[in-house]
Amino acid sequence: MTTGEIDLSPFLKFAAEHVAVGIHAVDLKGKTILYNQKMKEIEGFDFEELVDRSLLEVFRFEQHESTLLQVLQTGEAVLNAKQTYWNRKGQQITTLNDTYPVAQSGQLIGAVELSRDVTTLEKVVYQPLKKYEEPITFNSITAISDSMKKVIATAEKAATTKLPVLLIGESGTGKELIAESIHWASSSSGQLNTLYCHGANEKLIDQLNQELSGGTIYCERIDLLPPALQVQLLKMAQKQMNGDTYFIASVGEDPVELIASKKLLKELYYFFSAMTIQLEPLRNRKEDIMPFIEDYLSRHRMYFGSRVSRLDEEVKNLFMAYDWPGNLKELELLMDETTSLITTQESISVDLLPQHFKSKTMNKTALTPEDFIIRAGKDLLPLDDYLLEAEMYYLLKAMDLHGGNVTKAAAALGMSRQNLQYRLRKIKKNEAQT
Ligand SMILES: Nc1ncnc2c1ncn2[C@@H]1O[C@H](COP(=O)(O)OP(=O)(O)OP(=O)(O)O)[C@@H](O)[C@H]1O
Repeated sequence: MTTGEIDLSPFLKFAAEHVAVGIHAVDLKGKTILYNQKMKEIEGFDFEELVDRSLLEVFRFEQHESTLLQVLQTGEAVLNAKQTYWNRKGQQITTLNDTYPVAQSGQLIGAVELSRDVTTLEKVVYQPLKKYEEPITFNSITAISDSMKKVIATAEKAATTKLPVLLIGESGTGKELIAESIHWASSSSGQLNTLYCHGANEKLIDQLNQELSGGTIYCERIDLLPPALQVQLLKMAQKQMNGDTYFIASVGEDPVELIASKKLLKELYYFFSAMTIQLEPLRNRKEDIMPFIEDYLSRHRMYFGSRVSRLDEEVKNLFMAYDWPGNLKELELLMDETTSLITTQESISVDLLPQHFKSKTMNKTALTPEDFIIRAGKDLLPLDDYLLEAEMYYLLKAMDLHGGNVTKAAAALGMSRQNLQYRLRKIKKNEAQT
């Protein structure tokens, strides 16, 4: 593109790489032609994983390329679509997406998705357990499993000692709830401030440093702070410790590994780890699932006057068999989605579950997108086998996305109905042989 004498392409390229909005553009065939730095950050990809674009396409298809595909098919923009998902690094991300068709000389040539990361804002706004501004206490937390009971017992102890606490656990395991409960159970006077490290900057930490006067500060996911900001936070924490401020922090993985991979400053870890509390992922304490759902449904009856009080046996079995990578937060969001369709039902049946959950749990394809990433230490497959597996995965996903409709899936894949049917038959034959 030019304006007068100047070629604008380098400027546009620079702007696309530095803008604070994730950009993903595809051509008419759905092939990625632009995927900027911010989109990589949002979706949690590392550079090595992006070297081979065709691999990336398999992922994008799995995640939310469906909006791009939808726009390609309808030619209509989809605006302000909110999406909460767990990215490649297991971090919970909420984005607001605008997806537009792109035309040239009246002809559709592709689609572009613009993603705004609103994770932090969403965290502040979405607090389902809070009733009329009431504080969250240990009583609001579901803890039937031995491991959660231990967490609560240690957290109660921490509250009495007021020593800095480090909470360790995957996204959605309940670290923030524990931090807030510790605050209210402790003798900490003043309010609870939360520093959401995802998206924090130097100015914010500075501002916090100046405004803090006692109270508790919960630094959520210090492992997401860039190294220079970790140094700044440590200095601030050391200074404030002499005052009356109580410090709690959280990390998303084993801190020893985070230190080894240089994602966590050793000194910052030492500062917070006077007491450490590890929250198990939900897949290791499935006995907490049903009590959580009972609490959830009783809140639903109370707030919305519904009659719903249980899950059908089939739904219960699906919930107990699923791994919940987003932990209780994922379960809670699924319950929000499911119960939004409830009218007079007393029990939640499979047909009330959203399609994305059904395709993940019911028509489980043998492979997950991760299987297509080439990683150090993982044996390489012969190319033919790899391509066959990738094709099988891609075609079955296309069928899922189009609700099992061969004609629609074939159109989206740019092939004839007969060709797709032939390939699906081949997959079935292969599956039967293995
Ligand atoms: N044990 C629990 N009892 C009741 N609700 C829970 C429990 N654990 C999680 N939740 C629900 O899941 C949501 C997410 O929990 P929380 O924000 O504490 O997770 P987190 O571990 O801090 O996640 P992140 O690392 O992404 O910040 C909470 O808003 C709460 O509604």
